[in-house]
Amino acid sequence: MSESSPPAAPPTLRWVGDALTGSLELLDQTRLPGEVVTLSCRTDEDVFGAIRRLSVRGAPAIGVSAAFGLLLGVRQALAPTPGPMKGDRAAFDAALAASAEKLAASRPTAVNLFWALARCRRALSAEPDLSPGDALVRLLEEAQAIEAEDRAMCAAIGRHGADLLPEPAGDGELGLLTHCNAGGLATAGDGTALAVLFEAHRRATDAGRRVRVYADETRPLLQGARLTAWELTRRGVPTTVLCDSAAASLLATGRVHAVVTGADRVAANGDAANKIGTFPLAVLAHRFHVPFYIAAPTSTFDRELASGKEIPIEQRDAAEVLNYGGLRTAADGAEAYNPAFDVTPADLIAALVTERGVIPSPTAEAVAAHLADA
Ligand SMILES: CSC[C@H]1O[C@H](OP(=O)(O)O)[C@H](O)[C@@H]1O
Repeated sequence: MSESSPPAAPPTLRWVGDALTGSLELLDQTRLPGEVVTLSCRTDEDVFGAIRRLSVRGAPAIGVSAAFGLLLGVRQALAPTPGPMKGDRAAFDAALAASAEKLAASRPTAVNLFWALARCRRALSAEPDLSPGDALVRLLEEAQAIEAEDRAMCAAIGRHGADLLPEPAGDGELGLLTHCNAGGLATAGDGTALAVLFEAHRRATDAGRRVRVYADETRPLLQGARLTAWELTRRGVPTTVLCDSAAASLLATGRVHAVVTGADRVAANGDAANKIGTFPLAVLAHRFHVPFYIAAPTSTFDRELASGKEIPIEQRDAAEVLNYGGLRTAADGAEAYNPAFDVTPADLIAALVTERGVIPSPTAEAVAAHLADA
């Protein structure tokens, strides 16, 4: 390790051990960037709480964690103390349903949570004759498959997205703007939007060109300033943090050649929910004729919702807006409006980028064609 490189950090999430005795280890993102603290989850309550308070966050990471949380919930019900699973398969299936219902209530917007829970339940329903012990092992296999697939999706999204990015004239610096954190901390791999940015930086560096990422701080929880800037600087990507309200001024300078964000749920017509502040960024990108790209795996697409109007938007605690760092910043008596996400209409999105490729100028027909055999 060279002198300048930072100390290695634990992965965003990691299952340690076997199905009967293992635990889900989560990097606690509420403590970053100042502290690297790992949470050891041994119950579905532990995972529910980690998702709810954003110790683990980001649509894909929430989905993967919930899949492991399901295993912990069933094990807790049928083997509360270390030892063989008790009860029959009917008891296993009842515990599985109860744990899934509990975990599904942690956060409402990121569709990966519900997608992962449903996928695990389908996998077990397909093998009704497994004993509780073997069914628990099967559950671990499915959670680990979801984790491995997400890692591969991130890499593919990075390649497809980087292919879209423009090259500035001459030896100009490629400026890329992002919002919130759609990086390795939000996934099981290198991220979605950040996978594109990391790949763009790698290609530019290999070609002797320069890239700079502009990261919105992303109020109120500062995922951009705390998490995106942490990921990028650790990988040597030139990074500039800005107030969300400075994005228009930055775009007016012409230094930004593309905007790339993640998503938490993409509706069937291509409308996309993402961190609050994404929609105005898309409007600004349109105003300044800068392409606005959204990177998301197909596991973030919700074909059951016709448009973004139907996407449930999480309303979070007013204290996140009224306070910061444990101190009250807003005047006493003031109330707060704190939706965690907004919806960007498809007509403001230059392209959706998935692990399967690119959906330019997304429409319901184009999205359906892209997902046809997914
Ligand atoms: C790759 S999904 C990342 C996505 O999730 C974030 O929301 P939160 O931090 O509340 O989980 C944000 O919308 C990111 O774009």
